[in-house]
Amino acid sequence: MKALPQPPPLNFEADEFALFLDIDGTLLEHAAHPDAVRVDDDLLALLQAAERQLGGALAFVTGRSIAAVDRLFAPLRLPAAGLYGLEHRLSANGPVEAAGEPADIAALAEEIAAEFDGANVYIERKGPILALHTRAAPQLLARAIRLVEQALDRLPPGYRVLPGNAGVELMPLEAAKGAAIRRFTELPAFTGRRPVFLGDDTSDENGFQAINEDGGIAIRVRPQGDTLAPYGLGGVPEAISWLKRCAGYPPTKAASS
Ligand SMILES: O=P(O)(O)OC[C@H]1O[C@H](O[C@H]2O[C@H](CO)[C@@H](O)[C@H](O)[C@H]2O)[C@H](O)[C@@H](O)[C@@H]1O
Ligand SMILES: [Mg+2]
Repeated sequence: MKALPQPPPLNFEADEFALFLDIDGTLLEHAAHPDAVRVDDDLLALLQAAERQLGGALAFVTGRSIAAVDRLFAPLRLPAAGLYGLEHRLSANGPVEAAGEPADIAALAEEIAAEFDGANVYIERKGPILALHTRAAPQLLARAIRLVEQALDRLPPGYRVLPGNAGVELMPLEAAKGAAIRRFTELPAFTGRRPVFLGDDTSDENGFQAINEDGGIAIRVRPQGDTLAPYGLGGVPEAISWLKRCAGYPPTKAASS
C-alpha cells in the first residue's frame, strides 16, 4: 500500500472545522483489556483546549458506550456518539440517548461466557452490541469469530459481525459511524463547518466515507491495507502531535497571558 500523506495542520480557532475523534487506537494506545487504558492530564488538557477553540464543535465517535467514555475522560464531558452511533449525547451536558440490551443478546452473552469460561477472553456487554476481546489470548480469535458467526444464524435479521485483529463484535446493522457523524453536523454547534474525522480501524471506514462525501477531511491513524481516508498519521503519538499543532497546544506564554 502507498504511504498516505500527512494531513496539513489546521487552525482550530478559525471557526472552520468540526472535529470528530475515535478513541481507542487514535487517542489512546491499545491495552490488553478495555479498562486498562489510561487518559493522562496532557490529553485532557489538549481536548479541553481544542473544544474551546472549535467553539464546542468537537465530539467523540466511538465503539465504546458513552458511560465508559465518561469514566475514562472524567471530569471532561464532550458530545459523543457511543456504540458506533447507537447512543448519542448531542451536547456536552445533555442527556444520553442510551441503548438497552435485547433479551436474545443477553442470552447469547451468557452462552458465550460459558464457552470461554476460564479463558482469557473478555466479553464486553454493551447493550445491543456484544464484543469478544481476545487481545490477551490471540490464539482464541478464530474460535471467537466462529462462535459469533454461528450465533448470527440464530438471531433475528438485523445484526452483523465485525471481526477485528484482536476480537469480534456483533452489532445491529444501523450501528455506523458515518450516520453518527452526520447526526452532529446537523446541529447548530457543528453545522457549516468542515468535518474532520480521525479513526484507526475498519469500523471507522464508514465514517471516512461520509466525511469524503461531505467534503471533509478523513484521517486514518496507523493505516494498514485499504482505506478511504486520503490522509494518514503513523500512530497515536503522531495523532496527538498533529492535534496539538492544530490547537496550538501547549499555548506559548504570550498566547496564554
Ligand atoms: O471506536 P473506538 O473508540 O476505537 O473503540 C473501539 C473499541 O475500543 C475498545 O476495545 C479496543 O480497545 C481495547 C483497549 O485498548 C482493547 O483491549 C480491545 O482489544 C480493542 O478492541 C472498547 O472496549 C470497545 O468497546 C470499542 O468498540
Ligand atoms: Mg479506534
